[in-house]
Amino acid sequence: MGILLSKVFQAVFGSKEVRILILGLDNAGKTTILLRLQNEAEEDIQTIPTIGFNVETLQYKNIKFQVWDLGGQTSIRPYWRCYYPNTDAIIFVVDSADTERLGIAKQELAAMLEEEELKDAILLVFANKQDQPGSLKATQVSEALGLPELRSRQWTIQEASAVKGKGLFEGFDWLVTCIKGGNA
Ligand SMILES: Nc1nc2c(ncn2[C@@H]2O[C@H](COP(=O)(O)OP(=O)(O)OP(=O)(O)O)[C@@H](O)[C@H]2O)c(=O)[nH]1
Ligand SMILES: [Mg+2]
Repeated sequence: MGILLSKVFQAVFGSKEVRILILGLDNAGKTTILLRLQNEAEEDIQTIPTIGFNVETLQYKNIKFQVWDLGGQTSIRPYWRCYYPNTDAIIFVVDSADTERLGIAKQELAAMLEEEELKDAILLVFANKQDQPGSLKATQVSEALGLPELRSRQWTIQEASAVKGKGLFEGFDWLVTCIKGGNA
């Protein structure tokens, strides 16, 4: 990158915090992902169901991410919308072994993506719990969520295992590429 371009880049992104929401059904692994991003070590991560939210600031590849992890229980989902304004990216987490609830996950995702406040947000889906026997692969989760039918949305899906620390930074690399490309 030339000096001028990098100055422009810094001016636009240097001090900007990228606002990310981690959403998905209860038990999908959202909080585990947030904690694993902070702590790459192999040690076990213990979570309890999130009532409300957790928020953390992470620095990755010179970009500051403000990451909001919201509770996914049915009774809490109506409050997700309170966090939508100014969101740059949504990370939607799916338990790839919870095949029975993929239909509900699809509905929740579709409803969210219809929201005007999220129309410019890019979408990273984590097909989480790949370590679980019987978990669906990314292409299967993608079909079940109807991702190929999405229009006017930059999206990708990434297989992950939050407990094993697999796939998470690959997902963030995609976010960084989109953000540096000026799409978020
Ligand atoms: N096997 C396996 N278990 C996981 C994985 N990620 C999370 N879990 C487990 O799934 C359970 C729920 O994880 P959480 O991170 O608390 O789920 P959540 O999406 O934050 O749930 P809510 O806060 O209720 O919305 C915990 O027992 C985690 O240890 C994974 O990749 N593989
Ligand atoms: Mg949680």
